[in-house]
Amino acid sequence: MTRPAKDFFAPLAVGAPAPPREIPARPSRAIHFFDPGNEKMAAKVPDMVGTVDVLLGNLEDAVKAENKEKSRQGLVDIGRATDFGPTQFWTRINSLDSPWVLDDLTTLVPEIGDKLDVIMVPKVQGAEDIHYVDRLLAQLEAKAGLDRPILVHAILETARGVANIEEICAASPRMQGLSLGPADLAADRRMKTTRVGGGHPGYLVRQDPVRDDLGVPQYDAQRTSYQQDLWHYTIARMVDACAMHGIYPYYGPFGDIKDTVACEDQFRNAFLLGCVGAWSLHPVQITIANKVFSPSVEDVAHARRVIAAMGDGTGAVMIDGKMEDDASVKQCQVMVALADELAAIDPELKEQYDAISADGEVRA
Ligand SMILES: CC(C)(COP(=O)(O)OP(=O)(O)OC[C@H]1O[C@@H](n2cnc3c(N)ncnc32)[C@H](O)[C@@H]1OP(=O)(O)O)[C@@H](O)C(=O)NCCC(=O)NCCSC(=O)C[C@H](O)C(=O)O
Ligand SMILES: [Mg+2]
Repeated sequence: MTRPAKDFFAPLAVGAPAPPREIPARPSRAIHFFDPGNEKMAAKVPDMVGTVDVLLGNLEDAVKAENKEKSRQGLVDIGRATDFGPTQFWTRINSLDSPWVLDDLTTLVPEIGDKLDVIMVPKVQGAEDIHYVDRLLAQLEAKAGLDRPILVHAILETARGVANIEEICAASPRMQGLSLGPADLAADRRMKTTRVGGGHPGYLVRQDPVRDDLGVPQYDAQRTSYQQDLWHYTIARMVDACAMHGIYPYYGPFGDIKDTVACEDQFRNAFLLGCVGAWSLHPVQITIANKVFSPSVEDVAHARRVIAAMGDGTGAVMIDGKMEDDASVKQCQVMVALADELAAIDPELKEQYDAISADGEVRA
């Protein structure tokens, strides 16, 4: 049963900050994961501020059980000591059925709740998980005297979570977005890949066999095959559910750190489908995400050109032999809006986009 409309934006605890009416479109091309209990990684965090859109202190998988408390305390120390400037500060808490999550929340909100922008919740199964976190956060925020609500991000990593995707997005006004958790999801679905995200050489379509002069198929002759994207279906579902609810979809992790080429391809597929960012597990992946999730100068120039040519946005025009109309103007507006958001936080991109005139000419 969903909350009635009149109650949806009411705080869930006396004294808690009012939930947001809209989720701000803050750039989040890379959500960079680090283990706050790992001294080497933690030491790098201050210098990463401003170079990445989101710094996420991870407390869940990839942190050994015996280090959970150390990582939690490390996150508190980093949160207190760091001025995050334009960079968002997120955490991924332990899963709701784990022995650590209650301490995660009851420690982090009072200690660094004023610094935390978003709490990522793993293995979300349905609206009931978000309702639990929502109420608990409201109680803790009220107790801590916070004046701004912490947002919630759900990872889709179970078949049940994917089946309940719309109710998860709609469960709370705090919902900021969704990420794909391909490794846990593959296990839960009993998929037969052991990779952390990315494609698989066995998941492909093959060209039809050529036929000889008599029309007999030559099954043994050379045929081209095309590897397919194992994650297309889930990402597409995420994009629709998020767009419907005014929140943001993200591709998750790409575990083959050395394969920067395939990582870029996977990220770009997600960008083209509508995702706003991806996780970065290693510093090298920040560069990839920043590149892929920023529209190219050519795309922005084309978009500005179409918008200028379309005047009031109605009717149809021909540009470079292609028809542009009301619908393609809207696509171009999406591109330009993203470019403007990124230019506001990224001086290098600003310079590149500023070199494009309002009618799409790129100045040398
Ligand atoms: C993947 C890693 C274990 C690789 O670490 P390492 O072997 O140390 O890499 P390098 O030698 O190349 O490191 C070079 C230096 O960079 C530092 N480093 C490495 N990674 C990071 C980082 N994420 N943030 C900051 N700094 C980083 C190293 O310390 C080296 O420093 P130095 O020696 O001083 O030069 C490692 O990158 C890593 O653990 N990454 C994070 C992994 C993680 O968070 N995994 C969880 C998310 S994915 C997931 O959970 C699956 C998902 O839920 C699903 O279900 O799909
Ligand atoms: Mg996972």
